[in-house]
Amino acid sequence: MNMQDKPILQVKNLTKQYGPGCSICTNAHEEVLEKNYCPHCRTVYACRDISFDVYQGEILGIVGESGSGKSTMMKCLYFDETVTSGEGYINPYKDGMVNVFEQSSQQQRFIRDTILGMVYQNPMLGLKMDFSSIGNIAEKLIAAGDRNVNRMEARSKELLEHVHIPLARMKDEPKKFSGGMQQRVQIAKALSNNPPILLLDEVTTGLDLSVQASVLDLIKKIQRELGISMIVVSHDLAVIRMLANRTIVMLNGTIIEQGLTDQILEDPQHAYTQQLVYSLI
Ligand SMILES: Nc1ncnc2c1ncn2[C@@H]1O[C@H](COP(=O)(O)OP(=O)(O)OP(=O)(O)O)[C@@H](O)[C@H]1O
Repeated sequence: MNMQDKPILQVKNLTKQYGPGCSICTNAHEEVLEKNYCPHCRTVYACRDISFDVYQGEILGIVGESGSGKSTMMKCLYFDETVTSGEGYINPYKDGMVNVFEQSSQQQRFIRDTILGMVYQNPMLGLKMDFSSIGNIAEKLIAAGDRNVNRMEARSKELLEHVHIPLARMKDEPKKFSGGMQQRVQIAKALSNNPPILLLDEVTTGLDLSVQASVLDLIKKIQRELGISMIVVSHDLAVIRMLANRTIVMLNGTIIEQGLTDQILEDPQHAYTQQLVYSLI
């Protein structure tokens, strides 16, 4: 990573609220909100003024407790949700000169299909459980514009091997796989169009510790070999410590601390971050 370079992704003041807001909460968040919630109009401020950069080849970790807004932020980046306000610039798309959140849904689909990969905590969101594993990967290749069956098959096999799914099982549907294998197929699918940016949302949560370790190893290997930029979201600082070069700490929809992961682990500034770090010991 070279911080002198232009970031591959820039997010500026991303805000996502569920509800219209009222005259009381709109201008006085800190005084009014209970965590991220306005008791007067019931608006939820899931993400407020989130700004960060991601550089070529780095893993940015996002850590925070349940409800802090991590998943909402990832959904906004993958256009699963529409932002309330904010800007996003992706360097490989129109030289990072246009706000991707203001693009048409067709353009956003193009960005999803060609520039981004997403791995969800719940494999049912990322995979069609009744398609074969190879068919799941082909689906993403077709979305990215490939029509050549032989090439798609070769690429799908290569990807499945890369994530250590035995080719003898490539025709099996993910519903027949263990949780760890389902995540591996999701990762293969997300990588199929060679995305420069991969988004990973709680991808090891709920897996046995040994399976979790092998999926984390796979993610590190992919990052090392392919040099992809990644955003990794987890409620578990141990996961972030293992993967991320830099870390953002979120609480109640806002960023409370960010910096090099080592720095945050050695010298956490915010009381909530201190609590997270001490819980690792
Ligand atoms: N569709 C929705 N309508 C209303 N509120 C929502 C909606 N989706 C999320 N929220 C709220 O937004 C806030 C942030 O949720 P989000 O799922 O992003 O948090 P999180 O940090 O990812 O936690 P978790 O890991 O438990 O999902 C929460 O208060 C949640 O209740």
